Amino acid sequence: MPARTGKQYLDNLASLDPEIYLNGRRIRHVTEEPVFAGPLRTVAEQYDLQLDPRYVDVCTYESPTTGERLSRSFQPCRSKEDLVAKRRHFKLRADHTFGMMGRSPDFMNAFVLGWSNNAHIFGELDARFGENARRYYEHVRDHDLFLTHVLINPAIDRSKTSSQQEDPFLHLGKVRETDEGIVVRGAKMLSTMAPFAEELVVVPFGGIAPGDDDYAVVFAVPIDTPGLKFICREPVAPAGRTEFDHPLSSRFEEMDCIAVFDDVLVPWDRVVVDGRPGSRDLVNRVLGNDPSVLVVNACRSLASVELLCGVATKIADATGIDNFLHVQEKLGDLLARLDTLRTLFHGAEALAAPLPDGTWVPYMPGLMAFHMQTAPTHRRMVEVIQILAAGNFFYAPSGGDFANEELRPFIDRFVRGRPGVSAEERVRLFKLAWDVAGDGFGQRLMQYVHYYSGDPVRLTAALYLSADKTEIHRTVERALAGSERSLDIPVSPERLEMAPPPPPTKPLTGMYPAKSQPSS
Ligand SMILES: Cc1cc2nc3c(=O)[nH]c(=O)nc-3n(C[C@H](O)[C@H](O)[C@H](O)COP(=O)(O)OP(=O)(O)OC[C@H]3O[C@@H](n4cnc5c(N)ncnc54)[C@H](O)[C@@H]3O)c2cc1C
Repeated sequence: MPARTGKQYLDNLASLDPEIYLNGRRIRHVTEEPVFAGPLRTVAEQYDLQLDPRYVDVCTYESPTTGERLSRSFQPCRSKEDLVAKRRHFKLRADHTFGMMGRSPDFMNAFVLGWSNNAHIFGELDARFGENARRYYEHVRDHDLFLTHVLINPAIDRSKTSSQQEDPFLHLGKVRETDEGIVVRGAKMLSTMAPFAEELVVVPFGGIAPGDDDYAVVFAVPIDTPGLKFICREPVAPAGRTEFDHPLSSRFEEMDCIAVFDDVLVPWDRVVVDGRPGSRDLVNRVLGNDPSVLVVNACRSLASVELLCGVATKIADATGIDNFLHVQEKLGDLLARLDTLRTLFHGAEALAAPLPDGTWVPYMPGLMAFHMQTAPTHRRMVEVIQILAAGNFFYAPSGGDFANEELRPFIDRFVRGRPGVSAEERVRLFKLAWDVAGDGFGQRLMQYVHYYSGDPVRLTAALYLSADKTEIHRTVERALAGSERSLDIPVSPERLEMAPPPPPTKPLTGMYPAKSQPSS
C-alpha cells in the first residue's frame, strides 16, 4: 500500500482492539472517544496532507521497487538533494501542527529507517535480528503505519539498576523464551500517542548496567498485542473544548500513557535484540534511530518557536504596549533567538556530508547544539508572553459570550484592543497565547521540549565528553606560545566542508555518560 490517506489510517485504527484505559474506563473504540476526537482528526490530516495535490511532491517519493508513492519520511538520504527534500517534508508537516505535536508520524518513521541502516549491527547477535530490523522498516514504510515507542523505565528507584529493583520485573525485561518468541514483563514510562498508534516499538535508552542483559530487549509489536496495556494520564484538553476557546489544545493534545507488559509474547520475527548475553553491550552501543530523527525534532522545534515569537509580538501590538522600550528589548531578544535557531538549523544542513556508507547527514553537532538551545528559548518565549499578557488572559470572554446578542455590544466595546483591533481578534489572540503559555497544554509542551530527547543534564555532559576539542586546544597552545608564534595564524578555509563526527571514543552508555549510571 502506498502513502495512506487519513481515512485509510482511521479505518485501520478502528479495526484494532488495543487495551487503552482512561480514568479507569477501557476505551473500546478509540476512534469514537470524544476526548481523542481533536488529535485524531489532526493525525488523519497529517496523512491527507501528504497526498494533497499541493504537497504530494514534497511529501512523497517513488518506491524504488513498486513505483508507488511512499511517505518521504522513509526515504534514505543518498544525496544532499535527498536531505533538502526530507527537511522540506518534515517542516511542512511540523508547520501543520505549529510544532505542537512532537510524536506525529514522521518521528517514528525516521526512527525505524535507522533500523534498516543498522541492520548489520543488530545482526551481530543473530543474523535473524538484522533481517527482522530491515523487514520491519519495510513493513512500516509499505503500510505507512503510525507508531508509538517506549524507551525509559518507570522512575521507581533511579539509584538502582533494573535487576536491583525490589521486583525483578518492575522494569521491562525478558521472562523466558519459547518456540514462538520471547515473553516480556514489566513497564515502560511514557508512550506518547499510544491510543492513536497502530504499532509499538520498544528500545531501552539511557544505558543498561552490567548484568542487566535481560532488560536489553528491542522489538516491535502491534498495539493490540495480548497482555499489552496503556494507562492514559488525565487529559489536559477535556472533551468539548472549542476551537474558539482553545485553538491549539482542542486539536493537538498528544495523549501520554504508561505501557504495561503483562507477559507479552513477542514473536521471533519481531525481535531485534532478545536479551541474551551481549545484548546490553549492543544496546548501549547503538540506539538504532536514523540521524533524520534530529531533523524531524528540529523542524518541530522551529515551527513552535516561530509560533511563540509571533504570538509575543502580536499581543504586544494588540494592546499598544509595543512602544515601550522594555517591551521592544524583550521582543528584539526573542527575534534574535529565533534567528539564531534558524541559522543553526540551516547551517547544519549546509555543512552536511556523507557517512562512509553513502548516507548523507546534516552536521550533527550543529543539530545537537540547536536541540540544546531550543528548551531555554521556548521557556523564555513563554515567559515573555506571560509578562506581556499580564492580566489580559483573564478577561477573554468565551465563544458562548460572543454568541449572546445582549452581551455582544459590551464585549465589542470593552474587550477590544488598540484602535483597529476588534474584540474578537483580541480575544482569539489571547486565547491562543493562553493555550501555549498558560494552560496545562502549554505546560506539558514545555516539559516535553525539555525532556523528549532525554535528561538535558546528562545529554549536555555526554556532549562535552564526546566532543572533538582538538581545534580549540590548538588555539590555546598558540596563545600560550606568545610572540614566538604570533604570525603563525591559520587561514580559515574558503569552503567549510565538515566531515561527520567520528563515533565517540569515551565510554558512553546509550548516550548518557557512564559515570551517571547506577552500577550493579
Ligand atoms: C511530555 C513527555 C512525553 C514523552 N514521551 C515519550 C515517549 O513517547 N516515549 C518515550 O520513550 N519517552 C517519552 N518521554 C520520556 C522522556 O524520554 C524522559 O522524560 C526523559 O528521558 C527523562 O527521563 P525521566 O523523565 O525518567 O527523568 P530522569 O532521567 O529520572 O531525571 C529526573 C531528574 O533526576 C536527575 N537524574 C536522574 N537520574 C540521574 C543520574 N543517573 N545522574 C544524574 N542525574 C539524574 C535528572 O537530571 C533530572 O533532573 C516523554 C517525556 C515527556 C516529558
